[in-house]
Amino acid sequence: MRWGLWTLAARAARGPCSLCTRQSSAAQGLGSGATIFALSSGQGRCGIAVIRTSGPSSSHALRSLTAPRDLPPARSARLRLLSDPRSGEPLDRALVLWFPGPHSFTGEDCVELHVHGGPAVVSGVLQALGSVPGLRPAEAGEFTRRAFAHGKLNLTEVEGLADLIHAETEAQRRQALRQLDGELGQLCCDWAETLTKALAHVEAYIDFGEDDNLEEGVLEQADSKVRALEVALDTHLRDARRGQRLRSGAHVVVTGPPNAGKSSLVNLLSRKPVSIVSPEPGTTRDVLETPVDLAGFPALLSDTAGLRDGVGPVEQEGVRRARERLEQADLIVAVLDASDLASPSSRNFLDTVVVPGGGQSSGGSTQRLLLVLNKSDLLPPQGPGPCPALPPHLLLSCLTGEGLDGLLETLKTELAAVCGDPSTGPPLLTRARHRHHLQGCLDALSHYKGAEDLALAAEALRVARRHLAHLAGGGGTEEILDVIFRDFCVGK
Ligand SMILES: Nc1nc2c(ncn2[C@@H]2O[C@H](COP(=O)(O)OP(=O)(O)OP(=O)(O)O)[C@@H](O)[C@H]2O)c(=O)[nH]1
Ligand SMILES: [K+]
Ligand SMILES: [Mg+2]
Repeated sequence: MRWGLWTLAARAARGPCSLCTRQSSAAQGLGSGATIFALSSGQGRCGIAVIRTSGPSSSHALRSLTAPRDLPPARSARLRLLSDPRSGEPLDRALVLWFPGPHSFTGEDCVELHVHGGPAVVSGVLQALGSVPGLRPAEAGEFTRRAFAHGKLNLTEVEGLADLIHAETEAQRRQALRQLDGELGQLCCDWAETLTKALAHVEAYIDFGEDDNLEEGVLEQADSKVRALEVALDTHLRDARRGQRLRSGAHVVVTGPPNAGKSSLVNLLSRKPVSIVSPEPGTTRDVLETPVDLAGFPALLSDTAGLRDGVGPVEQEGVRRARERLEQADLIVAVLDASDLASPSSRNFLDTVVVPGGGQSSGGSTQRLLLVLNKSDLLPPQGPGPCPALPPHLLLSCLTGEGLDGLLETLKTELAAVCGDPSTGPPLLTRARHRHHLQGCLDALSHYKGAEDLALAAEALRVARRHLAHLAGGGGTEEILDVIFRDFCVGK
């Protein structure tokens, strides 16, 4: 009889995929038995406020506040009078929901109280809950941490949830939702399974050597699996950090000669008076940065000093800062006065920034550049007139708003190239942590290839698999978890 691949894989796996096997509560030290409660909807006066509990005393808490009523049917809303268990004083008429564990968000017994959103109602109900023995207020992110501990979410899903809560633009929301849906985690799982199989082949060879019982070419099969995985990991790492940019915002830097209308454009795009606008050249000196939603993408928009030489020390420092910021840009918006293209400052800017631009940043990566000819309202009807070698550009008037729609459309295309389109393609790596572990996995695979004996090769595969496990949160250290859960608010 020959050993089939299934048998081999089963031998090496010794149980289910470590990534799919999620954290147990014991592993996370949550055995305190405390039941937590918090306001889970936003603070302040509102129509409805949602208060949640999680933990073994949830049912007791619900009974205490709705006495003498029984628990409502699981996962079904009921209208109940809530009263303070100490004084019996009515607090509110509320919708209550009972989620017995493990079929709840955290995996524990949970209760949701949908109360009227007045501050006095909310604080009255929170105080009443606090008076129930075994209940204490939740810490930031504690509900999600319990969900993670009970295997309801893996770490990449937790990160997706944090990003979803913080998402400010459409593109960020899409990316976060995909991660919350577990796409990145699933990908890691598939990769880990590939490694498990490759490891099975290597270990079988170690155990049985040239034995007749062993299927032919087991080592070659392991090699080819590892090669395919290397290609996949490499492709993911070469994503130009699009997922990270989408999470934290692309750096868009507005530059141009003095008085081209850079500050006017920044104010127009951010819809607020970020920068001072004046007819005096050299108005902007410092770099002024503002986060904006640009056509659905998050961006950090920087206004900078007009580029020119031969000025006083203060403005010269502004120009130095502007050039420094330009180096860090993902996208450069180069602004020129359309009615002043022949001036020395315009020509100089075209020759030094625009024409060699779209070029290299100091990091060696390619920068994108968008040329905008502003003040189109000052042009004669026939356009800017002859201007040799003008690269592709857009016409705009910050004064009248003409050309703004076209500019936003182009910005959307450019930012989609910088940040990636979160709706299509493979899930993007959204954090430095993800890159670190994928790179670690890739490095381990290169040790596998260079290993002089099979025991070392097998160990390299185990290291590689461990990196994928860390990415999905298996065996993650407390410090990493603390950093991730710190992003959450109380009640989530
Ligand atoms: N006619 C016209 N004037 C404009 C337009 N955009 C800006 N301006 C005017 O141009 C002058 C300079 O505008 P700013 O936005 O301060 O220009 P800037 O490039 O930031 O200038 P510095 O910071 O000094 O480099 C101001 O008087 C604006 O009102 C436009 O589209 N049409
Ligand atoms: K100005
Ligand atoms: Mg300015």
